[in-house]
Amino acid sequence: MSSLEEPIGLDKLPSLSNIDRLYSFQSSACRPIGEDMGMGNCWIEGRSCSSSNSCNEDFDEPVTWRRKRNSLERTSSLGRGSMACGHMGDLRYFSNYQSRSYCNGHDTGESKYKLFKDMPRYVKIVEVGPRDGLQNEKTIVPTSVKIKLIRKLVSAGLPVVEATSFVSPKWVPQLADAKDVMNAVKDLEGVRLPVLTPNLKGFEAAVAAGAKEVAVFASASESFSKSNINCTIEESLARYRAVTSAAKKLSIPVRGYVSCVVGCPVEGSVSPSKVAYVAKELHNMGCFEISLGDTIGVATPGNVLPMLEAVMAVVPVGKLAVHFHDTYGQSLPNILLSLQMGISTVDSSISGLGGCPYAKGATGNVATEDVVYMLNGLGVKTNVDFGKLLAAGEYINAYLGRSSGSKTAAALSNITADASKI
Ligand SMILES: CC(C)(COP(=O)([O-])OP(=O)([O-])OC[C@H]1O[C@@H](n2cnc3c(N)ncnc32)[C@H](O)[C@@H]1OP(=O)([O-])[O-])[C@@H](O)C(=O)NCCC(=O)NCCSC(=O)C[C@@](C)(O)CC(=O)[O-]
Repeated sequence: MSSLEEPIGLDKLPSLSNIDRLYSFQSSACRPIGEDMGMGNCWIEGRSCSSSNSCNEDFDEPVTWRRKRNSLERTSSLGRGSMACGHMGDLRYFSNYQSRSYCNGHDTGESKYKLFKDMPRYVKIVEVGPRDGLQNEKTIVPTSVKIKLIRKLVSAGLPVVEATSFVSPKWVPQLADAKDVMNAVKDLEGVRLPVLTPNLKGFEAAVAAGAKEVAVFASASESFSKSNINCTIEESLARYRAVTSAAKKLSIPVRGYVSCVVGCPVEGSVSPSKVAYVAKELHNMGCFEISLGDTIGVATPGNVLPMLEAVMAVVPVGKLAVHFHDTYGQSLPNILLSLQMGISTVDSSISGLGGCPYAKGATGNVATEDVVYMLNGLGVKTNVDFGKLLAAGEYINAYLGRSSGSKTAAALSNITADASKI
């Protein structure tokens, strides 16, 4: 029996579609009834899952948490499933599974305070799958599939979906249909749809196609800058000054990326001071947000920490985002550390789509499903509908004819597969 089977009572599964079943895994299953969930109320999800299904204690109140723990200990004598949110026999047990480590009888109040005191209560997820993911696909994905994927991601509640790139089609033929994609999605409401622009030519094309937000992308590594955008770091910064200045006149927000923030496929390790320099330049020229990209996925918390410290010394933490690729499986610990350091914007890619054309073996971005799962477990709000997110992943994986790069999606689909045998 897989460890995931135990807490959810598979023998009692109602016959729902895969997505319906998974939908009930969301932390919202434990939200207080008839009340919008402020994060102060659901900091640690397990705390919200009392037998009364109430959720009105705050993180800064260790005494009340102790009281709640006692009640959890009482209910735990009935077995793990009995710690659910009053929904015996359905998959809502799963949300307790996510928070079980907090409910094992130890008083974690003080350590939670120490470890999570700087953790944001809401994290903005920037979905980069349609751009960073699909730009690395060997086969060119049809425009209609890209458009449908973007629509699905938007309907899952992702606040920002990076839609495409206005780069040279000779360099990135996968996104040569940028204009058509943008035209089809530009009027979607309640979402920001930035696009990458490497120069003024790209910026003008993006604006003409209806883009209302753009992103420029510099590198902390000279070699990567040359291989990616065919110019030096300084030349790229000069181009981006031209883009930010044109964007300012049109009141178009510009996001700035720094790639290779820890390692470069050519140069090896990259010093934090170089990252800080490029981040500061992008910030100074008017980028409203700086996304720090571990382009080849070699970072660990050990080198993310000094890199972030160096950048945070020159750019306000509220303007920083992190962008991890998952080559060595380190993205989630890296993200957790970044959150603990006060960062509240995280880039991710649906089902971990992507890679890096200049780094053999580098994998895609951290999967959005895995990030949302972790944040749900921490009680950090994202406003993402987990069931719809999984459906978006299923859609693009079915098109690409492969299994999900998300461990969460894979685990949940295993549960469903096992359940179907019962
Ligand atoms: C920057 C260039 C354009 C320089 O490319 P170049 O060849 O040096 O530029 P050029 O000015 O000599 O122009 C060459 C041709 O491209 C055209 N061109 C020039 N600009 C554009 C444009 N914007 N849109 C469409 N066409 C363009 C231009 O008109 C000309 O066409 P031709 O006369 O030969 O027919 C090229 O190197 C390029 O497009 N690079 C983009 C590469 C790319 O998209 N890489 C992936 C980005 S991902 C990343 O950087 C990391 C990130 C952000 O994901 C974060 C992370 O993961 O860490």
